[in-house]
Amino acid sequence: MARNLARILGGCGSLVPFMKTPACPPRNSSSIPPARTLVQMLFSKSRDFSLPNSSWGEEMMRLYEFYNGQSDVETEGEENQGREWKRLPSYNRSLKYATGGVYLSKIIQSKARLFTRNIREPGAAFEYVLFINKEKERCVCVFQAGHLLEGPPGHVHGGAIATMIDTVTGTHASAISAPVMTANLNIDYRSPIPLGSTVLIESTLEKTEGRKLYISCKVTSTDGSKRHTDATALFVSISVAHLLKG
Ligand SMILES: CCCCCCCCCC(=O)SCCNC(=O)CCNC(=O)[C@H](O)C(C)(C)COP(=O)(O)OP(=O)(O)OC[C@H]1O[C@@H](n2cnc3c(N)ncnc32)[C@H](O)[C@@H]1OP(=O)(O)O
Repeated sequence: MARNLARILGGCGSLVPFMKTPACPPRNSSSIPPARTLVQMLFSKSRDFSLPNSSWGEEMMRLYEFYNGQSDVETEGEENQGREWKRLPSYNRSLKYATGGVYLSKIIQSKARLFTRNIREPGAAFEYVLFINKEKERCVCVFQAGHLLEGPPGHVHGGAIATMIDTVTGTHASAISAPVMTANLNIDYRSPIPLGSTVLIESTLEKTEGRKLYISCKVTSTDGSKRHTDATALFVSISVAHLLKG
């Protein structure tokens, strides 16, 4: 481990051919982070964005507590309690959590961050938490849409809705068969989503055929009375080599 860290911190020259953006800043005094920042970067626990923050409204909190109350808590080395649902933690760089990924994520596109988790102001954009029920082949996401996601005045941008549908169905497909990529996404926008509101995004695995996973998805008001969006998605399982081909 120490040798790997030393390579990452000290020997960046040898890694340059594999990088699309530089992992190491140029060596001048103003760009070298202070020792405390380096220690924080290497050893601090990453933020789990699926946990509540002060921006979450009453409805977001109520639904989080509802599903979390029926969920297993992930505890290292301990068996789960056999509950139906499981909350899926969410970080701003999933590569870090793949085997060996913590080093790879410093080397490959080190500045890259997950699209939905890269806005610092809590509540400004995508606030969401995902729960999976593997037995029922379902995922449910509680999503609160922030003010930076405006499309039509006062309502959520269609691209932001597509992003959330891709994220929920993609996370669902990844939980079944990682790694995957979206091959096809079809969306019917049925009624606009008010900015600032909380909605439910539910996905269901319809079928698998070889490397293909077919998933359907709907976005509704939290009481289920209003259908905002319907979608279907096709994911294809890929090899890690496919990602490196670019
Ligand atoms: C844990 C963190 C989770 C975070 C969630 C975020 C999720 C975000 C997911 C994404 O947004 S991924 C980014 C958007 N997607 C892409 O950029 C994918 C670009 N396309 C590709 O890389 C390739 O076309 C793809 C991997 C989808 C398929 O290429 P392959 O060479 O691996 O497969 P191939 O072309 O041999 O097709 C395999 C099967 O899928 C079928 N297929 C492929 N593309 C299709 C398509 N577009 N429509 C229908 N079927 C399709 C294809 O016909 C074939 O069917 P059969 O096995 O029955 O012969």
